[in-house]
Amino acid sequence: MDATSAPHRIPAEMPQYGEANHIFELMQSMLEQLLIHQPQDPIPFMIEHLHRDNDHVPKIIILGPPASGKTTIAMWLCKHLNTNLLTRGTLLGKEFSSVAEEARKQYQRFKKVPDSLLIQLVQERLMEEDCVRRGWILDGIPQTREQVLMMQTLGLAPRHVIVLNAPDSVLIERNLGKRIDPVTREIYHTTFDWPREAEVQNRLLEPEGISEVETARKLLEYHRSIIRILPSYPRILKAISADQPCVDVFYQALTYVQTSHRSNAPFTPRVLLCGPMGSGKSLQAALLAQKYGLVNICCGQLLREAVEDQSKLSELIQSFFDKEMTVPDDIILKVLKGRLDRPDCVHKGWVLHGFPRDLDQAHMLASMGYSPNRVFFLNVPLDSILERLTLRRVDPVTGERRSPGVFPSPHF
Ligand SMILES: Nc1nc2c(ncn2[C@H]2C[C@H](O)[C@@H](COP(=O)(O)OP(=O)(O)OP(=O)(O)O)O2)c(=O)[nH]1
Ligand SMILES: Nc1ncnc2c1ncn2[C@@H]1O[C@H](COP(=O)(O)OP(=O)(O)O)[C@@H](O)[C@H]1O
Repeated sequence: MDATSAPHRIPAEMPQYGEANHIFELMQSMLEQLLIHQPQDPIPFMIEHLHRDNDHVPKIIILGPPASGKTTIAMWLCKHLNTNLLTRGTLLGKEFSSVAEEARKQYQRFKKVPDSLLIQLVQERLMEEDCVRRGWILDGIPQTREQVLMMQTLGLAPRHVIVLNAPDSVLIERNLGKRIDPVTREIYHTTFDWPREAEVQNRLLEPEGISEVETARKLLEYHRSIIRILPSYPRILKAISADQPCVDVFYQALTYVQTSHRSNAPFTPRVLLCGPMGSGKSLQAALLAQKYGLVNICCGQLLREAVEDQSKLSELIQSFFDKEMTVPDDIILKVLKGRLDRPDCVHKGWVLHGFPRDLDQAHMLASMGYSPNRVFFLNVPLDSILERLTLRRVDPVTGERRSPGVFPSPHF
């Protein structure tokens, strides 16, 4: 077969390099920004985007009905993640901004800020250095589908959206106890979250718009709009019940925003199964290989095949077998490298078991550039292992291992 028709051998380290350095995600994010902003000259835009490297900063939206705890949770998340909190109040109160000044005028005259003006304020704020560098949390924005569409058009995309929910009756009751510290702008509650310091207690103010009627009106407005907003965030949305202690809501929200979403990047599984003899490595490896189309590599089997194949190393390996000595690590690695570099392992991925058996071997495997992206340790009590190994039987023809009562091997 001439070289042009031979299968293209992608070096094993290439997909691993891409995975380790998130190349796919980097390119995907840059392409998204290019298509959204369509810069006159893409080259400096891409260079600036890559230098900015803010693909991993928090970009969070917290939505929910009044008194669900949006501001409380947003403030706690901001402190914990050291990021920026954006609320309607902070956006409208922005100084040295003609957009904010216009928005304040509109609010004073009509008690409402036009969607376009509010989203323009958001865009202006998100482009500031601190939001670019440390990310942001939007509290209660967007409030309408029109605002969502405007944000999407401007490329203002969150990475995580949290929607708090609780029964209206709970929220109406809860809002009555809301209090604000005029100095720190911290939110408190007369029953659920009362400050310890007397000085703070004495200066707390009852905010406007927390009466039963007012809260009921806002709830009606919220229920009307939220059902048109949520479909815009299908894969990055997490609903959390706000009818539980603040701290529980906070930790569920924190756990969610600290998880990264499943990447669209091509993924080649490189699975390592570790565990004592009889823990089921071979059986699980066969099941994984069958389910995910992986190459099943049992180190012991590989060495036996190397002997049968009359390879260069076969006599050397056979000599260790004959003396019932362990084969030296460097010989095992040579055999392993030859197998892991084959196109089927590079393209389909592999599940390896029986090696490494100790830290030195693990370091040697990594130093050769074979880093697994999933490692499982099969932990089985000693008595179960003894029972399995004593009952284990091996098929002399197929080499399959079976124990009475264990489901048929995946080959049937
Ligand atoms: N009850 C039970 N038996 C299992 C399970 N997995 C494997 N076995 C049985 C099948 C085998 O006869 C015996 C040992 O399984 P394996 O040969 O897959 O274990 P492993 O490859 O870890 O042993 P090795 O280190 O190669 O000697 O235990 C399991 O999940 N439950
Ligand atoms: N999970 C919760 N349990 C009890 N009280 C809460 C909870 N979350 C918030 N609160 C209290 O409810 C009131 C409204 O909270 P806030 O964060 O202002 O809600 P939102 O910003 O959604 O209107 C505050 O007094 C706050 O202390």
